[in-house]
Amino acid sequence: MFYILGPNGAGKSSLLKAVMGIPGYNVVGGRVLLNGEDVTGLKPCDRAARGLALAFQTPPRLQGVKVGTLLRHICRKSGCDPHEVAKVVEVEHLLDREVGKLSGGEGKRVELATVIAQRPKVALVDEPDSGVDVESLAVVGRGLRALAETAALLVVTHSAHIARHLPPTRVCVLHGGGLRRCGGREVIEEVFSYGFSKLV
Ligand SMILES: Nc1ncnc2c1ncn2[C@@H]1O[C@H](COP(=O)(O)OP(=O)(O)OP(=O)(O)O)[C@@H](O)[C@H]1O
Repeated sequence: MFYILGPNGAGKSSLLKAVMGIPGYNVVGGRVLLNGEDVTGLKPCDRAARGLALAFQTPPRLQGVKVGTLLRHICRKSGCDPHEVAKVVEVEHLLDREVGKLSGGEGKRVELATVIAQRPKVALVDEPDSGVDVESLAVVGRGLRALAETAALLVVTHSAHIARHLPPTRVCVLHGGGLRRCGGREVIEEVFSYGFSKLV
């Protein structure tokens, strides 16, 4: 469970998109290694086939696609049960709803469900706590804990509210173009006490 904390605009989402290989977010230095394999030149679908998945900060607002259809489609490939996945993040009541018409918080839970459904080896999770109410945050935390049983998690966040439900094992601050001030969860307390700029 690796957290990257950083202020708005630090490049947290860009980092995850570059790791996932999203077009427009090219790696200009370094490499992306997945279980020792260099995947830097691979398309997102090829990275996904190797077990990498990304939960976007702002989930794609798919128009005309129902949540249940989306989960069934992903589960056909991965061999999961869409209803079981929906249960984990409590979105069973949304299965007949259109993805593009969900509220922000509902969309975050469904986005997490799509990542759980992929059964990834490594899950990149972008701001799981943003726009999520306190009760939904507990649900998101349970979903992430379930995911963490079988996958390595890299979570980026500027607030770290999710740490109440999902304690990190390692935390680094992304600031000024690099990873700084790495440690355990005490780094989160330091960020809350001193802010990002004074810390690095
Ligand atoms: N596709 C893009 N093209 C050009 N600039 C971009 C693009 N995506 C992001 N940026 C810029 O890169 C910087 C980092 O953005 P990014 O979304 O990675 O930050 P972040 O750390 O996730 O911030 P936040 O906490 O506000 O979500 C910002 O200044 C942003 O405007």
